[in-house]
Amino acid sequence: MYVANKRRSVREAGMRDVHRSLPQGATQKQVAACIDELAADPHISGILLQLPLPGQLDAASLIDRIPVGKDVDGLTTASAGLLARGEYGLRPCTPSGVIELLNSAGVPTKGAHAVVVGRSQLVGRPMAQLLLLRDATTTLAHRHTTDLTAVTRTADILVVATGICGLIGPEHVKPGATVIDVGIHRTPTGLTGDVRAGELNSIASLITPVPGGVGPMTIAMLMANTLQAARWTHHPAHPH
Ligand SMILES: Nc1nc(=O)c2c([nH]1)NC[C@@H]1CN(c3ccc(C(=O)N[C@@H](CCC(=O)O)C(=O)O)cc3)C=[N+]21
Repeated sequence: MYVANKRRSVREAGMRDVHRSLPQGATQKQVAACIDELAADPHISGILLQLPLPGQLDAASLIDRIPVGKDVDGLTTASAGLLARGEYGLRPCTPSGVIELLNSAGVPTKGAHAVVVGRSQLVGRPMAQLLLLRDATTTLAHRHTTDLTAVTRTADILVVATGICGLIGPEHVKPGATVIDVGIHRTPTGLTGDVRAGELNSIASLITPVPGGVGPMTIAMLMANTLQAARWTHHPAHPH
């Protein structure tokens, strides 16, 4: 479903969509060969390897076959290094979408206390790096955090990316805080996030809905990254 959403957005944006679907039992070599072919193709501006992968495959080494200039998911070691250094590069889509949401809602990050819950390569870690670049005092909490509630209660900006349905409730939120829900869960009553948003109405000042919040922004930022990568492909002498 996510892949279908991304492909539709690519076509709506007037870009060409190349989808390579490999069998569930594909080997590391087969996936590597597929990525290498797209990497060498001058007509391909951006490559993303949809996650998660089946257990026989090592995602990190496959992702690192994507050339940094085509890394529209911002997940290669090279892109992560540029982000960690605060240097120019393609950023992971979900975290950059969260920054875009904060900007468009006029939520100041400079000097604010931002707490990110969850330390995944895809969201939590790059999210903390981006908030740091936006001059937030940034705390990265995770499954071993002692007294998570005490930590999250100090957040002006609370970004939740744990994959645990409904983990965050009113007891975790400081009055007036901005809450960003990165979780997405399919339940019998519909889609819901890591945050019990319905219980936060009188506490949080702003909160992103699920669906209709971070998910669509992720795809929007994928389009932005792909456009940026295409500019580099066509003007390799001017990477910045
Ligand atoms: N290499 C890689 N990069 C990713 O960015 C990546 C990935 N792998 N694997 C899976 C996750 C998940 N993800 C979403 C994208 C769009 C929606 C989205 O469009 N959500 C809508 C619709 C949801 C619905 O209708 O079910 C919404 O929240 O309103 C959600 C989740 C990207 N991911």
